[in-house]
Amino acid sequence: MRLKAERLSIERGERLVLRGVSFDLGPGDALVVTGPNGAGKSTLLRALAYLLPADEGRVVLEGMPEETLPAEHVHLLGHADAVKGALTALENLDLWAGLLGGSGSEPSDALEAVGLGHAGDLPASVLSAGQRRRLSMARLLVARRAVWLLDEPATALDTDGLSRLAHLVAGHRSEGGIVVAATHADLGWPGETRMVLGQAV
Ligand SMILES: Nc1ncnc2c1ncn2[C@@H]1O[C@H](COP(=O)(O)OP(=O)(O)OP(=O)(O)O)[C@@H](O)[C@H]1O
Repeated sequence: MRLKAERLSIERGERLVLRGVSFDLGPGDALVVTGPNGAGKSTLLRALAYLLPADEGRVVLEGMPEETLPAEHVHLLGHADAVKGALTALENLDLWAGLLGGSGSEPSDALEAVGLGHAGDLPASVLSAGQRRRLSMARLLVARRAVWLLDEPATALDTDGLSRLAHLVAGHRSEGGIVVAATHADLGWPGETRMVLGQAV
């Protein structure tokens, strides 16, 4: 499997946000994208998730079964955590597993992995910001997907949460997965490649 950006250029609001961005990632690779506010980090992740068309260049995901769509192999964890407050933590994971195709960990095991084993039956609306973030992380586990696109994954996480995130990322990479993270934090993942996007407006 390879995830490639080929001379990707994207305009937003009549401003060229990404200009000729290229990279080529293989199994186990992690790319950490930094840059000032407005530099285009989230824009890049949305393009890699096939949610935003490129004005020039293209995103290529190679090595997946021909009968599948590239977007089916991608997880995008964005700023909006997509947690349904009226559902319990476990019900949220059941919902995501159903929507995203399942074939991953049991929801209860995924909650344990993110340190929320005690909170499965709580309505998500009462979870703290960091707990909601952890619940979003558990989504990565209940539906297995080869490419993880993580937008500001460190937001609201405490030291334990950051260490669990690093553990999940390391496990995914060791199984041949690819991770692209946009962040202002120093994630310190071993062997990460860093890319700095341009100037903000
Ligand atoms: N839907 C949109 N319409 C017009 N402009 C947009 C739209 N979405 C984003 N932009 C602009 O694109 C630029 C890049 O935004 P983006 O969210 O990718 O930046 P970022 O690097 O992720 O920033 P931050 O560090 O603040 O999260 C910004 O100038 C933003 O205002």
